[in-house]
Amino acid sequence: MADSDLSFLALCALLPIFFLIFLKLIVRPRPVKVPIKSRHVFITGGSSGIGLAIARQAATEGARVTILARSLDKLEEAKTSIRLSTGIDVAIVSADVCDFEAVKAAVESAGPIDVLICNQGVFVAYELENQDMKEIKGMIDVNLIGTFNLVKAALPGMKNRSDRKPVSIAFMSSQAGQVGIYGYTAYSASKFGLRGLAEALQQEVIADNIHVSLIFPPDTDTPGFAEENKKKPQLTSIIAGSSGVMQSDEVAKKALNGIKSGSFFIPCNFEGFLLSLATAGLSPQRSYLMAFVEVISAGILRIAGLCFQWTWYGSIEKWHAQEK
Ligand SMILES: NC(=O)C1=CN([C@@H]2O[C@H](COP(=O)(O)OP(=O)(O)OC[C@H]3O[C@@H](n4cnc5c(N)ncnc54)[C@H](OP(=O)(O)O)[C@@H]3O)[C@@H](O)[C@H]2O)C=CC1
Ligand SMILES: CCCCCCCCCCCCCCCC(=O)[C@@H](N)CO
Repeated sequence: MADSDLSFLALCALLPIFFLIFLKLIVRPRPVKVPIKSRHVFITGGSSGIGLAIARQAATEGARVTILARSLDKLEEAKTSIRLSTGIDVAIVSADVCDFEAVKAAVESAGPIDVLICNQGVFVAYELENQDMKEIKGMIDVNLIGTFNLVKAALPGMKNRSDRKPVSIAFMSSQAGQVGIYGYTAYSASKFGLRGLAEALQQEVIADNIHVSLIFPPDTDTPGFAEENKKKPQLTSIIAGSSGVMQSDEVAKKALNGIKSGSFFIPCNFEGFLLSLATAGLSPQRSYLMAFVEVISAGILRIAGLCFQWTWYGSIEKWHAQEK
């Protein structure tokens, strides 16, 4: 083989290595670990579904756990169920996230928070035309404004903590917060809103060693999901079906592992991983390996995304043809 061929091959092998080194030097924020053992994890919507599963998992991993929701009965029930399955007691606090004063009092009574998980959420899938403004505002209020209330209430205490160890604020989004889905105009808007909040907030709190995460589950088998399924447009189920259904325990494990490793994006299944790569945009990325995968896969994932839209619009056309 000619010398020029050899040096060409060597260059091909070295280029990715140089690129990896370059990414390792520039990715920001820097990688971080957020331990949860013996720390205070505060989970909203912790009395049901995904929040309850996260509370149980965090308690099992040795965290001090507080759960917040409105219904005291459901909170008591959740506390008993966690005690029965783990032998551990969690603290409960009742408040409506839409009421700032109530949230502030709840956060103060719970004591300094190391990991805030804003998981409360409501979802009713309907076409915008068939959804009244009360229901639309309800979703924006609980999912988005409620989350602002939580962060506003908890941030001063988190910033003024006595130790300077890494702490975390995590937001429960949804795959419907990464791509708009038929039937989710209000819900997707509320969850896309969380992404803007998270990206901007991370820049504001990085100097305080506070690390922000966004969790993106697919459909998950929970009491809320069972309720949603009673009256969901068929097309919503068909399109969301592209990503399958997970169990809340699996989502809880992914969520906590993501929080502990300081990931900004936390996908929960393989489709979610692809979706996170495809929607990386200008999101912060701490892992140079993930940054590498994002760059390398960008073009092909755009093609995959266009194929998904092709099948979704195909289903929509077919559905309308049948309606006629
Ligand atoms: N299940 C799914 O398919 C998916 C869910 N998600 C998201 O995960 C989160 C949890 O969902 P899931 O476990 O299914 O929900 P559930 O309906 O099973 O539980 C919702 C929890 O939020 C609490 N909550 C609701 N409204 C308020 C409020 N105004 N103030 C305080 N707490 C409130 C509820 O308690 P109470 O009613 O007593 O207040 C309950 O603890 C949501 O943010 C949802 O959008 C994301 C992707 C998929
Ligand atoms: C380029 C690669 C693309 C990869 C596949 C994309 C699949 C997208 C499916 C979106 C599913 C949305 C589920 C919402 C769940 C939810 O939040 C409701 N159950 C309400 O709670």
